[in-house]
Amino acid sequence: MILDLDIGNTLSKWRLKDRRTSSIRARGAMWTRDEWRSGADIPDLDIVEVIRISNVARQDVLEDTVRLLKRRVGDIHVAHSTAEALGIRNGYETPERLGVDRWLGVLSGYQLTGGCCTVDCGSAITMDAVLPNGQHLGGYIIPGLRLMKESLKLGTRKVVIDPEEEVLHALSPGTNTGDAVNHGVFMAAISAINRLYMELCDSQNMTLPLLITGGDAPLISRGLRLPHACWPDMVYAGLEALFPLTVEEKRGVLAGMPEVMAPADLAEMRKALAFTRML
Ligand SMILES: Nc1ncnc2c1ncn2[C@@H]1O[C@H](COP(=O)(O)OP(=O)(O)O)[C@@H](O)[C@H]1O
Ligand SMILES: CC(C)(COP(=O)(O)O)[C@@H](O)C(=O)NCCC(=O)O
Ligand SMILES: [K+]
Repeated sequence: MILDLDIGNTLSKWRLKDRRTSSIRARGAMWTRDEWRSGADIPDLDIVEVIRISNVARQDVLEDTVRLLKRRVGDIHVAHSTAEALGIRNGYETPERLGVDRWLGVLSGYQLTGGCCTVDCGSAITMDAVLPNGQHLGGYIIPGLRLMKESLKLGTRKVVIDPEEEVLHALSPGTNTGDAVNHGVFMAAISAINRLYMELCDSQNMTLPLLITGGDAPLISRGLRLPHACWPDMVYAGLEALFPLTVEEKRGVLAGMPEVMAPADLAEMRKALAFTRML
């Protein structure tokens, strides 16, 4: 079995993949905001032959994790952001500073589309772009939905809401504190994604397919009118592209690849962009 780990700043996700059949056998997530309970909730390592890791949490978390896992599994691959990989050139001034989850999403997104815009809705909402010629442009980082709510809790006396509370993130004006925050935060995320995506396509004179991933992607996707595809396993797919182990992965078939939607028409988008620029 292959154990894939996606260690984020809020949740650490894991996935068990059958090395022979490429099928996903189990998956799980555990809370890592406070501390990483190394080994907690991880499946039985006796059936694991190889591990692939994406880590954006603290370096010592990674070192603890690898030390713990190495006792039981010899073959461990840790992904790092590099200047170049799989024909893609990292657009960061210091390539290794790019979050490895962002880098992996760019690698798998490019393999699927040949050039795209990737959005990862996690602790932070990140957006990256990679052109058909393989050049990663860099991207944007804004606080994720939960962090935006928690920042209000931190900075105000009375805007204290439970970020766990699952509410309909509508666009109507909120008539209580909870709705006012949830609708506002939701709108901020959607507006930022729309505007940044349109500016990117306008500046590059092409409409790039839009791929969304991350724990809050289902919520964000419901508010996005732009043609886009959700790919929950996009970061894992970057691990598969970087460290192909199964027959399918070696053929470039990545787990859970979505149907790529035809992107919006550039002329239409430019009209909408002209209007938003007037706001
Ligand atoms: N099982 C879960 N428990 C708690 N929050 C979840 C869960 N699944 C998705 N979420 C939502 O997804 C967010 C975390 O998304 P994720 O992409 O895993 O973040 P990161 O990779 O930054 O740790 C949480 O803030 C929450 O809003
Ligand atoms: C921006 C991030 C925190 C997002 O991580 P996540 O929301 O998945 O926890 C992560 O990509 C990161 O640590 N990046 C390093 C800084 C950068 O990408 O510029
Ligand atoms: K993430």
